Amino acid sequence: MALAAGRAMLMRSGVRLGTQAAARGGNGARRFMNHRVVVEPNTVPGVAVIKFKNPPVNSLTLEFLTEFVICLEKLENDKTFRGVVLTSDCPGIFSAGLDLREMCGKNPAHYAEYWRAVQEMWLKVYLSNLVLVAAINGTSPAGGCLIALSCDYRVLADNPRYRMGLNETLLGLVVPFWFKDTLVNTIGHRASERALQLGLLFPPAEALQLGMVDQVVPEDQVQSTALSVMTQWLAIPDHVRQLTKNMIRKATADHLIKHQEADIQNFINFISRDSIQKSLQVYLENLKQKKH
Ligand SMILES: CCCCCCCCCCCC/C=C/CC(=O)SCCNC(=O)CCNC(=O)[C@H](O)C(C)(C)COP(=O)(O)OP(=O)(O)OC[C@H]1O[C@@H](n2cnc3c(N)ncnc32)[C@H](O)[C@@H]1OP(=O)(O)O
Repeated sequence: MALAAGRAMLMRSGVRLGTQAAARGGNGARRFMNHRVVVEPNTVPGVAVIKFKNPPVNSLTLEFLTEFVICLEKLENDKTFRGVVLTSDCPGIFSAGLDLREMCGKNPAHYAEYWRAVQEMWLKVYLSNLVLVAAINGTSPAGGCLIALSCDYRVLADNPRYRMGLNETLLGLVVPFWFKDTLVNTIGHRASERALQLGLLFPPAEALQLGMVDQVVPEDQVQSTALSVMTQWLAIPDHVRQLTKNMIRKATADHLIKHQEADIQNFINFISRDSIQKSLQVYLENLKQKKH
């Protein structure tokens, strides 16, 4: 998505870009702040840390997706940056996935706009020229898991309360083919068959065993481990690494690009069904009631 289109989407969504601020931290480093995504240059040269900050659960609202894509584009266009660590500012939650309220009780035009934003976010992350390392410091179901799976490397906090996986079937949803492709590319066909049909959410030890994450480390070492892994990836010259990444990922991304409009139409038709709307409402209601 072009930056201009993203800005237009932000405006349509009622987000004022004027609220974005560039400040200088104690070490003189720039620190970009949006509402929902905070970008901090880190101590490792050429590396930024993106923190998701969309409380309470970092759900992927239209505004969040737009800010996230704009942040990534800015970092890609700024040649001082070669790598980004993605992590969360919300304690215990990396991301709760797609925002269910964006898919419930809205009109087809909204569903189309929302789904395009989800697609564009995935394409941006999956094909990024930057090295992306996910520092997964919390639970990451569905869309949250997709973001992590689309990075080049995943470090997960060793906390048995944190779960990770594509649980769409538990919500009465069919997993989109490109979510499925991303998982199959990571953990293989057989493991994906079981994980996707049963909507399994895995604790850290199982996620590691399946290859869904590359490392599980104590919670207070997630970000530092991600940064030290980054150093290893940045030892490879950018152009050869980027060409290699593209060679491996292009076919998967092209599959969506080729069918992007049909995928949007399928999403609208599917999500607009009364039965699907009902299951989403029940799911949201259950989330609310679990507190009482
Ligand atoms: C046959 C033809 C085929 C055609 C195919 C077409 C393709 C169609 C595809 C459709 C697929 C769409 C894909 C969807 C992928 C997704 O990402 S769906 C989202 C999945 N996410 C979840 O299931 C997570 C749900 N949330 C939780 O489990 C918990 O909230 C949590 C573990 C993340 C955190 O728990 P806790 O800390 O206890 O907080 P809560 O009290 O539960 O939540 C606080 C607050 O946030 C609200 N909330 C939580 N998650 C979401 C969310 N994803 N979206 C929106 N809102 C969310 C929750 O309701 C609470 O709100 P209130 O404070 O009560 O108002």
